[in-house]
Amino acid sequence: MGIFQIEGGHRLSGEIQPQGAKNEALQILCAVLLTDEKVIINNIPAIVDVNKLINLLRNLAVKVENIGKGAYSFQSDNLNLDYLNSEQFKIDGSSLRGSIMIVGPLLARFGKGFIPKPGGDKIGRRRLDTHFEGFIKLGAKFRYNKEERFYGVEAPNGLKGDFMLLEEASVTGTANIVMAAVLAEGTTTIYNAACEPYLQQLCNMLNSMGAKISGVGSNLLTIEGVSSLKGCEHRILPDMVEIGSWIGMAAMTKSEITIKNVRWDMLGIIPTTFRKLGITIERKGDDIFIPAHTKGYEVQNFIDGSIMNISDAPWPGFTPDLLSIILVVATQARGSVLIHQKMFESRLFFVDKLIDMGAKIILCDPHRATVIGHDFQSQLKATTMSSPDIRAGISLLIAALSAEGKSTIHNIEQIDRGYENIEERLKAIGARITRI
Ligand SMILES: CC(=O)N[C@H]1[C@@H](OP(=O)(O)OP(=O)(O)OC[C@H]2O[C@@H](n3ccc(=O)[nH]c3=O)[C@H](O)[C@@H]2O)O[C@H](CO)[C@@H](O)[C@@H]1O
Ligand SMILES: C=C(OP(=O)(O)O)C(=O)O
Repeated sequence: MGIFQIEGGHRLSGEIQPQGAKNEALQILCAVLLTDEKVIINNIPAIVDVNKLINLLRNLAVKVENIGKGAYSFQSDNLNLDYLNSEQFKIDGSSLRGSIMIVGPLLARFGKGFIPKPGGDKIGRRRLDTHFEGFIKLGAKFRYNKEERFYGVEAPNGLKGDFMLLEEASVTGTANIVMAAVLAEGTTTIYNAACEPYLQQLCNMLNSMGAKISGVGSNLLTIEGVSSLKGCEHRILPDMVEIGSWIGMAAMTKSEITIKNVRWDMLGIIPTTFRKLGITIERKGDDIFIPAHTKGYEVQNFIDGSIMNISDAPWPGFTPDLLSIILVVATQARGSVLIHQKMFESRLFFVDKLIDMGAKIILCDPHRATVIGHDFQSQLKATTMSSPDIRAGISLLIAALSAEGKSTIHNIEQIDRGYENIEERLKAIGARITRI
């Protein structure tokens, strides 16, 4: 397992270009299965989870060509569906969360889709009910092999559009159902659909392939099925979670950083939420400029003077993927804040490591932590730790960069799942970090 050694306490400075969005890339890559024509995708991040999914597509006999930095062409004209019954598929499919989204396209185009229990972050229960209830509504037969934890759906006579009210606005669930419905007969209406920028991008891409989806960006999607889709070219958005990670890193290391070409129009309440911690975020064209917070940053109160509470919610609420970063940044704020992770029950346990480093945090229960900021009156202490998931991993890295002395982070494969070439990009702005 890889290790980062970090010498903290140094200011960073310079420009950062965000990578393409991990969670959008995972959806878009699955959508290439919906047509036998060539699909070109630009701005694909070179991260472990995305590379695993591209490898899975190759094993399915998708023709994959690297045509430039972050640019690939895909053609799914002669797939090897026998791979879905192989031992190799059980290994590939269970190694990341995003693999679940091959099921919808395969079901729509070939009348069957299988998947082993997908992997991804161990951050609490990650049910798949929404996905399969949606497919069943479209007429698929569902089976689950408990011993092998293997899911299957089949619809030899094709899918039929229907109305469905999703039990929860699942991100990958909505993407999966949309990808099945675009080739179903008739009209599908999905209410309580997730509407993250990832999904807006997916729907726009599908429409450019000939799909008929309306309501994009809302929680009510109407999809008129078509008989086939054609090829297209698509560009993945900058990764909003990575952008938030850079904002947090700049504030906590008191660094002046410019984050380039962020697509402000797609960031939702992310900038506002960091501002609630007192962080100055300036808009310069399409860049974000973070000045050096030499005097620290002060948490705002609510209008009635009560303590600030930051929680996650389905889009346009605050993404749960940035809550760990908000939490670590709060440890050096002036003031206190309650962090409420509503969606996942095991995502806050990494605070133990921050407490070891000297942060003042009360873990109230698995979902809530109260952070009493140090206002830089006391630095975090360098330590040795292990990265439990992608976002906790980057949060520990931010803590280590701000702490005096040398820290060691184990299990950095977790960070590599979501952050491209992180140590080289950090070194370029002055961080002292080594991969061992
Ligand atoms: C590959 C990928 O895209 N992963 C993202 C995707 O995971 P994923 O699509 O797996 O997450 P879901 O949206 O299905 O669910 C996330 C969690 O929130 C709960 N939930 C969800 C919706 C809701 O209305 N109420 C509710 O309680 C679910 O039970 C689950 O525990 O979305 C999550 C939520 O933004 C992100 O953390 C993941 O990074
Ligand atoms: C939870 C995440 O990813 P995944 O769903 O792929 O585990 C994440 O990107 O923060």
